[in-house]
Amino acid sequence: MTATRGLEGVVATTSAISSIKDDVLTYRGYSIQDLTEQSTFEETVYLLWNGELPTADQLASLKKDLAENANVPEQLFDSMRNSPLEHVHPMAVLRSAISTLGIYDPDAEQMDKASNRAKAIRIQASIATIVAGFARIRKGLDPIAPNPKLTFAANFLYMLNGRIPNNLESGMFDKALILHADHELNASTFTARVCVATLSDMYSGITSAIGALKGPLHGGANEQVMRMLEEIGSIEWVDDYILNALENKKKIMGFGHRVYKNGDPRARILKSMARAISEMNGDMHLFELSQKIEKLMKEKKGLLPNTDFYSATLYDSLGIDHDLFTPVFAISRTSGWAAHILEQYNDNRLIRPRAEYNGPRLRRLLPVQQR
Ligand SMILES: CC(=O)SCCNC(=O)CCNC(=O)[C@H](O)C(C)(C)COP(=O)(O)OP(=O)(O)OC[C@H]1O[C@@H](n2cnc3c(N)ncnc32)[C@H](O)[C@@H]1OP(=O)(O)O
Ligand SMILES: O=C([O-])CC(=O)C(=O)O
Repeated sequence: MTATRGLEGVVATTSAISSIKDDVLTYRGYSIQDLTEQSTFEETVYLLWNGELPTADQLASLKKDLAENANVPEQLFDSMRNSPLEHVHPMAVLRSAISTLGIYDPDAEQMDKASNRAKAIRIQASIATIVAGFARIRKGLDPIAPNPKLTFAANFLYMLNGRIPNNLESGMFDKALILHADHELNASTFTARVCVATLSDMYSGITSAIGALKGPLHGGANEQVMRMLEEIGSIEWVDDYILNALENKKKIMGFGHRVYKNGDPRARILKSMARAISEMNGDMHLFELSQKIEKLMKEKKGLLPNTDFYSATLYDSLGIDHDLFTPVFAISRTSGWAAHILEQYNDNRLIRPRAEYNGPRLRRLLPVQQR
């Protein structure tokens, strides 16, 4: 038995949900380029869960289900109010909130197809309300009730800011949600599948996935990118900062990828949206800073931006607090996690690999008095 570090290149399952081939990302066979140009997040959610794009009636029915499930138990907000607001990270709150949501679901332990589908809808609908609600609670404000007339993307921005976003803002956010929805067997999706392959419930699967997404080598990188942009501050400091970090063997957040070696196709779309919204806001500072870092990273390391790099500028331009960037990622990725969990249940086998033991060989045990 030989271990492969970080399971690089190991094919751990079959899946019909998303594919990365020749640097093209598809969901159920549709390219993300087409999905962002011609569909909405709700259509993408339907696609991920059902394998086909919805008809108008199917889409209306999903939207209705999402709207009807968007209110969360008030106890969730109460427990947020009682949390140590001065230091708690929103991803830690989200991790606990999804777990708590399961406590209030009388069908949490039901494992039939209809119950699991209902749970997917419930979690997908609630997660936006939870993130937006916490963002307001920590500022001493009351959560805003979801508006069933708005799209999923517009409703989140509305619950967050108390203002209905314009079409450009909600359209860009909708595309960002599509781009982050699924990504083959990334670390958090793998975590979710390992969890539910024990036949644990969907709340457990998504809670564990949130824990995996939180780390800075995965979804947590988008917040770290913003932190780096703030630390650099001015375009003239880019060279010093990046060269110094590379010399000290530090990872530059938002660059590199386990699978893409010629660039992440999502990053290209996010870059063009980051440029467009910066132009619209009349503030190119973060975008230009980011472009300079991109150029330098390519020159010095041959590394290209991943999805977390330009999403930072986009989210900042949409007025989203920096520590909410990863929770926003989780809102979108819930659709992919749920699709993978449903797929795993559908043809389940326990996921239990082996470890190549490299500790001491069999040793003679001495009683405590003789050690
Ligand atoms: C949504 C997502 O999860 S996208 C990824 C988000 N994460 C980040 O942006 C964090 C920064 N990037 C990284 O840490 C990595 O590129 C990862 C985690 C994404 C991929 O990691 P791996 O496939 O394991 O590559 P690994 O970390 O082994 O890197 C390979 C080499 O490239 C270097 N490298 C990779 N990424 C970076 C980076 N961002 N900055 C500097 N050097 C890097 C490594 O130092 C290593 O160099 P070495 O061979 O000289 O030691
Ligand atoms: O696939 C990965 O390893 C990480 C990633 O880009 C994602 O989860 O979107």
